[in-house]
Amino acid sequence: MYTNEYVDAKDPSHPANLICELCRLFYDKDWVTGTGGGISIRDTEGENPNLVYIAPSGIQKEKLQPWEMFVVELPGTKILNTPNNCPKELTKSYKYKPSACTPLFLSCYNMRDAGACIHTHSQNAVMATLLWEESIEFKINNIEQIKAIPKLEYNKTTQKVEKIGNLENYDTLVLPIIDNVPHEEDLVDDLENAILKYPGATAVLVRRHGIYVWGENIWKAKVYNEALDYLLELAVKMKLAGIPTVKNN
Ligand SMILES: CSCCC(=O)C(=O)COP(=O)(O)O
Ligand SMILES: [Zn+2]
Repeated sequence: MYTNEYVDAKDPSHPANLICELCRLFYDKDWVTGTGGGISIRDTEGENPNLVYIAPSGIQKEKLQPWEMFVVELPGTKILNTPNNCPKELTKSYKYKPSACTPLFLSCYNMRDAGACIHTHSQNAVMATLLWEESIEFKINNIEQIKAIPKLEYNKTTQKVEKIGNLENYDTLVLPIIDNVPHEEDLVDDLENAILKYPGATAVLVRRHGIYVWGENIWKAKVYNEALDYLLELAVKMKLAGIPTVKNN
C-alpha cells in the first residue's frame, strides 16, 4: 500500500480514497464510463483545507488508485503532489496529466467555496440538454425530490453565496446550460459566467456533454448530484410524454 505526505492509503475517509470509492460507485451508474467524468475533493477535514485532490486525465475512473491523485493548493496554480513521483513499479513509467476538468473544478472551489465537485457524463443530463435545445436554462418545479437541492443566496455582507436551507417542492429549480467545446478545459469561461449569473445554482449543465455539480463537502455534492440526476431523468420522461416540467403554483 503506497503512502506519502499527501496520500494516506490506510484511511478510508481520506479524499484520495473517497475519490476511488465514489468513482467505482458512479461507474456502476454509467456516470463516469469510458474515462469520462470525474470527482475532485477538497481536504476540508485535514490540516490544510486548501488542498484539493484531482484524478489524472484519461484513466478508467473505476480503476483509479489513491496514489494516482494530483494535489493542488487553492487558488490552484501550484501542484503539490503528482503521481509521476511515485515508484516506477506503480507508474510503469506512464506520464500522468491532471484531469482536463481541473480548471472547472478550481472555478467551483474558488468562486463558490465548494468542498467537492462532481462531473458526470450522465445520459439523463445529456438528454435534458438536447430536449431543452433552444434554451440556456433547464427548469422544473412541483416535484418532491427538489427538496434535496440547496437554496442558495448571495449575502451582501459576506459577499459570498451561502446556503440558507433547501428548496421546497413547489420552488422552481433552475440550472444554466452552457454549450460544449472541443476541449474540456476551454469550458471554463462559460462555466464561470454561468456561476456568476446563477448564484442560486449548485450545478451547470453542459450541452451534449454532461453536468458539473458542487457542494459544501463530498457527501452533500453526492446527494445533490443524485437528486439532480433523478430530476433530469424524470424531466426527460415528462417532456417526451408531453407533460410540462414547470407548473404555475
Ligand atoms: C471520453 S472523456 C473526454 C474528456 C471528458 O469529457 C472528461 O470528463 C474526462 O476528462 P479527464 O481528463 O478527467 O479524463
Ligand atoms: Zn467531461
